[in-house]
Formats: sequence, C-alpha cells, structure tokens
Amino acid sequence: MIATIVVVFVLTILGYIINTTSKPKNFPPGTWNGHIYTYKTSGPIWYPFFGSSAVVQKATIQNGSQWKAFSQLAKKYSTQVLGLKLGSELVVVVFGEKNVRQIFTEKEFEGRPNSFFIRLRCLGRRLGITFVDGPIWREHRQFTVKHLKNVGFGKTAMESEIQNELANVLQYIDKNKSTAINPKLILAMSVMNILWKFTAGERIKEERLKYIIDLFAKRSKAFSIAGGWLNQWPLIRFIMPDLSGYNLIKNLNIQISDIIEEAVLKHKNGTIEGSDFIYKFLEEMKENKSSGYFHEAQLKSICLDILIAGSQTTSNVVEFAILCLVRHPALQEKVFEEIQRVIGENTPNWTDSNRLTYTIAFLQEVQRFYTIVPLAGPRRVLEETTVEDYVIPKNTTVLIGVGDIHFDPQFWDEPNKFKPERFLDSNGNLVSTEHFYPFGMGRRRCPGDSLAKSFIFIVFVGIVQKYRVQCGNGVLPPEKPVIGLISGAQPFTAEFIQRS
Ligand code: HEM
Repeated sequence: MIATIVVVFVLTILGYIINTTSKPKNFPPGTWNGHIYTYKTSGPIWYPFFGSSAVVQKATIQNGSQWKAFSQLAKKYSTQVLGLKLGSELVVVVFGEKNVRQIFTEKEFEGRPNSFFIRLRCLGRRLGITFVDGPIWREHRQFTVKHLKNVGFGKTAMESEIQNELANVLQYIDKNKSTAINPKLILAMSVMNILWKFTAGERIKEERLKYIIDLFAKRSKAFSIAGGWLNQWPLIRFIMPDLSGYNLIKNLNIQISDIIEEAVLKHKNGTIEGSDFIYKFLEEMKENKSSGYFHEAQLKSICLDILIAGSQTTSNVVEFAILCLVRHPALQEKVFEEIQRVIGENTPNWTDSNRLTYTIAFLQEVQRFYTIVPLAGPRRVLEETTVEDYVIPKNTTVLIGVGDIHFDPQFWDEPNKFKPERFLDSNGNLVSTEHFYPFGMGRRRCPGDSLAKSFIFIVFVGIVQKYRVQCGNGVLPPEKPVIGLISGAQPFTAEFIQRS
C-alpha cells in the first residue's frame, strides 16, 4: 500500500516536472526541431516549479526594472516575441511595432488574466473594467467611456474643476516659494481630487486626501513587493500571510473599499446629488435589470479602477514635465515665450492647446522620453493564435513592449535625447504622432486619456505661465526614472521663481 502511494506520488511529481518544463510546440522564441530546442533559439530554460522566474528576476535586478529585463532578454535571444514561464504561467512579451499593433488590435488578445493575484487587486472579486473581459467588460467599459466623454476635452464643468486645482497648486507654490519644493504630493492631491470629483461628485478635505493618497501609495508598494510571490505561488498566503504581504494588502483593500462605500452611501441617502459617476451608476442600477452586472460590488470596483489607473499615471506626467523644465532651461524659455505670446495672463483652457504647439510638442516628448506605461497589458489570449509564426496558446499572458517603440532609432532620431522639436514640422506645426502609444490603442485603449490630457495641459501651462522653475538647492534632478508597474521620477526638489 505504502509502496503504491510512493509510486503514485513520485509519478505525479515527475508528471508535473515534465509538464512544467516542456515548452508547447512552436512556442516563442524557439524553433522546434522535433526533439529539442537549441540554446540560442529556445529562450531561457524552464526549471521545475519556477519556470524562467529566476532568469527574469536576475535580469530585473541587473537592469533596474522588469521592462528593461524583458527587453534585454529579447535582445539576448534575438527575438521580438519572448516566451517565458513565470511560476506556472505562460508569459509572452512582444516587441516591434507590427507585433505591438497586432496585440493592441486583434480580438484574441482582448482578455485579461484571471489569477488569484488579479482578484486580490480587484477587492477579492473579478469585477470592474481593467481586469475583466467578455460581456461585463464590454458593457461597463462602454458605460464608463460614455461618462468620461462627458468630462473630457473642453467640457466646461470638469475644465473649471481642473482650473480650480491649478489655482490650488499655484497657491501651494506661492506659500512655499522661499524653499525648494518636491512637487509630488501636491500634484497627486490635485489629480486625486479631480478623479474623486468625477466619481463621487465632491472635493475631498486635505487631511482625508492625504490619508487616501497614503493608502494608495502603501497599496501599490505592497503589490510591488508581494507581486512576484503571491502571483506565482498564491498558496503561500496560507503559510506566510504576513510575510507574503497578503494580510497587508487585504487590510488596505478593506480601508479603500470602506471609503468608496461611504461615498456610495452618501449618494443613496441623498447627501450628494448630481451627475457624477456613482450617481449615474446607481440610476442605471435601478433602470437596467437586463445584464445583471449593474450591482454595488461592480460599482465599487470601477471606482477603484478609475482611481488606480488615473491617479499616479497622470500626476507622474506633470512631475516629469517639471523635471524636464528644470533639466532643460532653454526649452523652458521657449515654452514660456509661446504661452506669453499666445494666451498672455489668461487662465489656460484645453482649446488653447490648438495654438500652443511647442508646449504640446514638449508634453508629448515628456510622454515619449518617460513612457509612463512602458509595458502595457497584461492581456490574456482568448483563443490559440499566432504572433510572427509562433503559436501562442489560449490563456497565455501577453505583455506589450511599448517603451521600446518610443526609443526605436528606426522611428526617432537620437531617441535618447529630449527633443520636443521632433513633434513639429519646419513651420512649427504638430506632425502626426505615429509610433507613439502613451495611452495604448485599440479597444482597450485608455478611456481616461482626454481627462488626463486636459489636466496635464492646464496645470503645466498654468505653472510655466507664472513661474520659472529651476534646480532645488542647486541640485539637478536625476534624469533616470524609477520604473515599476509604471514610471515615476526619482525624488527631486525644484525652486519656483515668480515671473514678474
Ligand atoms: C497620463 C495618464 C495615463 C496614462 C499614461 C494611461 C495609460 C493607459 C494605458 C497604456 C492603458 C492600456 C492598457 C492596455 O492596453 O492593456 C490604460 C488603460 C486604462 N486606463 Fe489609463 N492612462 C492614464 C490616465 C487614465 C485616467 C485619468 C483614467 C481614468 C479617469 C484611466 C483609466 C484607465 C482604465 C479604466 C483603463 C483600462 C481600460 C480597459 O481595460 O478597457 N487612465 N491606460
């Protein structure tokens, strides 16, 4: 009896090892010769249980980010379609514009992974927009896009909210103008206020705002630390609930969930009325009985998606733009001169962007040079398909190397130089933004792009109009970003000198 159990156990383990270490036929980047993959063409070796995790981890430490690690591994194996196994998950990272556009546009790549880790991100259930697919995604993306459209470019209600935020940022700078300022917190607070106004219809009091931002920062740090472990071996939460970061994330989730729930309650008991997202969703809940997806848990998840996807991304762009002003004083003068000439002292609005072409070129270059989402996705393959001639099995996770396109010398002259002029023709008109994907493309393109662009433009123009920005305490901000799930500036300070 014992002998049988041992044999079954050993065979199961052996079966598991063979299964986890053999690559599916024609899986990238290997060329299957019927028997074995050769080293040069097969990509990293897959080890039992861990797959190629160790290779990726080592490359991440060496290169400073997972995006750079994938990029370097793709070069090492001379491929634009890098195939890996992380834990038990098949992962493919695509590079090159043709492949990237294929993933962005083809229906087979429209899915999102469905792992324990993703559910943990979505308050425990697979809901919201960002991490769902199928009918719930289509219906709720459409609903959210419709409401985001109503607050996008030039829509006066949200534009005046952004102008109010600009006034607050300027007031903060004015109050602190004798010292060097790190602009991170004030920008994060402003963006969060705008997103909260859109979702919950009110401004948040300063202390509460700081608490929420702190909560989100802690949560994203906890996810970065726990990400690798919990994603690849979710069972470790039972063995090491504290050490794995699981308990911390769970508690942070509860606190964030409570904040959103409180806002929903205020709408239900009539304390807040208006046309904000929660209000519209609750209305839809009453009217739309057909799909079954309009319920409170889904509402909370969409609110969380909007706050997570829209907050740090948008404020990081403005922070990088300030960093670029400091690092490139001559270009700063060009931006200032254009603003002075075109709008003078008027409060900026989105319509001005048509005439402030150099300023827009500057902001586009910021978003190329510091691609906020250098590795877009993750996507889940809905049906087995091919990229180049490689087979990508159903349920493979696909990541999209957008950052590499933004630095490809085929498309960009001297890609490692900060040159806003690259977005202008010889007459100073903006040229088309081919090869430029800061908000992705296709059916999963960022639905918040118009809100983000309006915020970035209005706040940036408003600051340059009033202040010359220079090094804080004579220290030039470091050029290199910190790249996690998104890119952010290394901590820096700047002095804001009032223009007379
Ligand atoms: C500069 C700021 C921003 C950048 C760079 C950015 C970038 C992106 C990118 C690249 C994607 C596509 C991911 C993919 O292809 O799989 C995306 C998706 C998304 N973004 Fe943004 N985003 C920004 C601001 C915002 C804002 C302000 C909001 C909300 C108001 C928002 C909400 C979302 C949502 C909900 C998705 C998921 C869409 C889906 O899966 O269908 N983003 N974003």
